Amino acid sequence: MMIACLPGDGIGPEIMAEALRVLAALDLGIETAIADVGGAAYKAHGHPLPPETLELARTSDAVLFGAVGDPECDNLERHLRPEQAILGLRSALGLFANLRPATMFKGLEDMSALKPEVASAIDLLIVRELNGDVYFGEKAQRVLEDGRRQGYDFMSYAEDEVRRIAHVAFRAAQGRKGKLCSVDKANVLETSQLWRDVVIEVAAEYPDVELSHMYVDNAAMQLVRNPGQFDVVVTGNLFGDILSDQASMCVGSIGLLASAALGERQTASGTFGLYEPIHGSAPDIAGQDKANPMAMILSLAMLLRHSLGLEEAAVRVEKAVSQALADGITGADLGGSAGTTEVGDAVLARL
Ligand SMILES: NC(=O)c1ccc[n+]([C@@H]2O[C@H](COP(=O)([O-])OP(=O)(O)OC[C@H]3O[C@@H](n4cnc5c(N)ncnc54)[C@H](O)[C@@H]3O)[C@@H](O)[C@H]2O)c1
Ligand SMILES: CC(C)[C@H](C(=O)O)[C@@H](O)C(=O)O
Ligand SMILES: [Mg+2]
Repeated sequence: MMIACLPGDGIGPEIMAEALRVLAALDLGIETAIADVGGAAYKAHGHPLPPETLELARTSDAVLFGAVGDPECDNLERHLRPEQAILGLRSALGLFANLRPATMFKGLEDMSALKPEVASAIDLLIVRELNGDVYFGEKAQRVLEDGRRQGYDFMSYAEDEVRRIAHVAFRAAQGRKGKLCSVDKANVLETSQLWRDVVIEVAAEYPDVELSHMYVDNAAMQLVRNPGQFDVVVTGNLFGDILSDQASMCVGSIGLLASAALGERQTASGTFGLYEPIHGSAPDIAGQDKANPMAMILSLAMLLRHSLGLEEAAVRVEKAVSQALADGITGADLGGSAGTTEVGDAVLARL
C-alpha cells in the first residue's frame, strides 16, 4: 500500500511531519512518497499541481494532503495560484464527496466559541459536494459597455451531481443517527431548487432516514444556537466550505477538523481518497511551531479507515488524539502552550 504525501505550504509541512511520525509509529508497513504541491510546487516547478504530483496521487492508494496557500502567490494568474492544486486534485481524481466530521472532544467544552452545555452536544457530519457548484462554473472579469468592471462566477448543479452526493449522505445517515438535513438556498437560487427536488427524489430510497431541509442562512444560525440538532448535513460546495469552518469553532479550533474527499474508485481494501485538515496554510503562524497538528493526524485516521480498511489502526489514532486533548495537551489555539511537535509527542505517547 502506498500513500502520496503532499505537504504543501505554510504550516502544511509542519503538520504533515507529525502525521508521518504517527504513521511510522503504527508500523503498518505502508509506503509513503512525498511530492510538491501548491505554492511550493509553483516555486520549484512553475505549476501548483505538476504532472508528476498528479500522477503520484493517481497511482497511490490514498493521498494525505497538508494545506496550500502562499501570500506571495496571491497575485498570480488564477490558474497558477496554490489553491488550484487542491481544486485540481479534487476534480481530476473525481473526489466529489467531502466528509467533514465535527465532534466535541471531552475536556474541550470550555474552548468552544459556544456555551459549554450547547457545545457538548456536537456530533455531526457535514457531507459537502466537492466537484461542482460555483467553484467550477465559468468565471471571469469583464468590462461592461458602460465601462464598469464586472466579475462573475456561474453557479450550477446537474441532477446526477446532486443525486450521487445525496446517496453518500443518506448512507452516512443510516450509519449514524438516521437524520439528514439538506442545506440550500432554494428560496432564491434555482441551483438550490433543483438540489432540493433531487434530494427529495433520492429520499424515497431511504425511508429509514428522517430528511429535513434548511436554508443556509438559518443553518448558519442553528449551528451556533443548537448544533446538537444536526446529525448529517448535506450541502453544496460553497455552503459546505463556509459551514465547516464555522462548525470548527463550535468544537473549539479549526485545528481539530479533519476531512476525507472520496470518489468512486475502489482500492484493494477501501475507497480511494484524499485526506486533509479543513483549514488552510495559516501563513500567520507558519514556521513558529504553533500549528495544531490534530486535524492532520485525524485526517490520517480517516485515510486508514476509508482507503486502507485499517479500522483498528484508525481507532487507535483517534483514541490517542482524544486522550491527549483530555489530558490538556493543547497549543495556543486551544488555550494551551504546547507546540506542534509537543502535541505530536503527546499523541505518540498515547498510541
Ligand atoms: N485546503 C487547503 O489547502 C486550504 C484551506 C483553506 C484555506 N487555504 C489557503 O490558506 C491560506 C490562508 O487562508 P486563511 O487564513 O483564510 O485560512 P487558514 O485556515 O489558513 O487560517 C485561518 C486562521 O486559523 C488559524 N489556523 C488554521 N489552521 C490552524 C492550525 N492547524 N492550528 C492553529 N491555528 C490554525 C490561522 O492561524 C488563521 O488565524 C490562503 O491562501 C487560503 O487560500 C487552503
Ligand atoms: C483553498 C480552498 C480552495 C478550499 C475550498 O474552498 O474548498 C478550502 O477553503 C477548503 O475548505 O478546503
Ligand atoms: Mg475552506
